[in-house]
Amino acid sequence: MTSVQRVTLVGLGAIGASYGERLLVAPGVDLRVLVDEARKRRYEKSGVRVNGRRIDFPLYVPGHAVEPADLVLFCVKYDDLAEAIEMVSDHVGPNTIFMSLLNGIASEEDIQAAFPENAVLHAISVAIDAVREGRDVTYSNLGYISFGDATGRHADAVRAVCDVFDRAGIAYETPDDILRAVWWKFMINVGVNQASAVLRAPYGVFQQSEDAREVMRMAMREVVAIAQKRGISLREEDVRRFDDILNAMSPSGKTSMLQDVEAGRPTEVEQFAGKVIDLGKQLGVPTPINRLLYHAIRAHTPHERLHALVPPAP
Ligand SMILES: NC(=O)C1=CN([C@@H]2O[C@H](COP(=O)(O)OP(=O)(O)OC[C@H]3O[C@@H](n4cnc5c(N)ncnc54)[C@H](OP(=O)(O)O)[C@@H]3O)[C@@H](O)[C@H]2O)C=CC1
Ligand SMILES: CC(C)(CO)C(=O)C(=O)O
Repeated sequence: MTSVQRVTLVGLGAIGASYGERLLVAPGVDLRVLVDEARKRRYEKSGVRVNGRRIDFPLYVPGHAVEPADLVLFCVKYDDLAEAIEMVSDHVGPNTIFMSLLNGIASEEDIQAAFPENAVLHAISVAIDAVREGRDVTYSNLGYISFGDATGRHADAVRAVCDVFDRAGIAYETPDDILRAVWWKFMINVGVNQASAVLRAPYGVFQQSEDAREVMRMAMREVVAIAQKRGISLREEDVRRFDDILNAMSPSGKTSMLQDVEAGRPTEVEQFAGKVIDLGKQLGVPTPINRLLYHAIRAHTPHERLHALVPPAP
């Protein structure tokens, strides 16, 4: 079996630092966190903390000769993925396995297009409640990673990743139908991330308020309708299945999209409502709820508001 020793992680944010902390101390793992020069300087100056403890992640910049990674883990936001893919090429060999923990349904395709010969596993992270403020990441629940091979060609890569996650103490599952799992997570993000951003609501609000949960579910149901047209077997029970996960989240925890809105960062709305609207048009599924959320979320995002207000230069 292929064994994962060298792991290159790109994106030391809420997700990356949380899982990175585990990988850093895993027996037999050589973790390399890939950053550009400017980030390296910033991170060395500020330090990176996980649950209040400073962690000295080994920072690598592109352009240095390194042994190829056995596993590349992408943990950036979707808007930064293209740059991250470009940066990582020095760390890639013919046997490098890729995994993306990004939300949405597009990242694996982008990675596979850039590295057509490599194994790209599909993955989602479920029930993690990581929050990042500056370079401080906190979580109370690391949740689990659900991953698998959608091509039927990389069973060995799946086994190798199970083994490294066992060594790192990262909980995981390998469902039979990973694409269904990815769409289930997409449905969740379209619901809770977007509703939380518009309502400015941490998980506690959704735990208490049936109205907040209904906003979330209305958006999710449009994903169910689209998934069914695409032959992905999502159903109303899948919408309800999220309740148990939601109830176990820290009440003060926040979705990644609410964190972005509060920090004034761009959001992943194009990957959530934007995708739902496009797919709805292609498949003849009405998506009024996501259309509303799309515009409401974009109205929060400073750089997009600015573009609308500042007239183009003559
Ligand atoms: N937070 C959560 O609970 C969950 C998030 N997700 C998904 O995981 C993905 C990551 O989210 P999250 O961790 O919250 O995001 P964050 O914004 O916290 O982290 C992303 C990190 O990527 C870094 N980055 C961006 N571009 C580069 C680059 N070119 N090279 C190196 N580092 C780079 C950023 O650095 P810098 O800060 O220096 O700009 C940032 O710290 C998203 O798709 C999100 O939807 C999935 C499940 C749960
Ligand atoms: C499911 C949820 C809401 C937390 O893991 C998430 O994926 C996010 O915050 O982006």
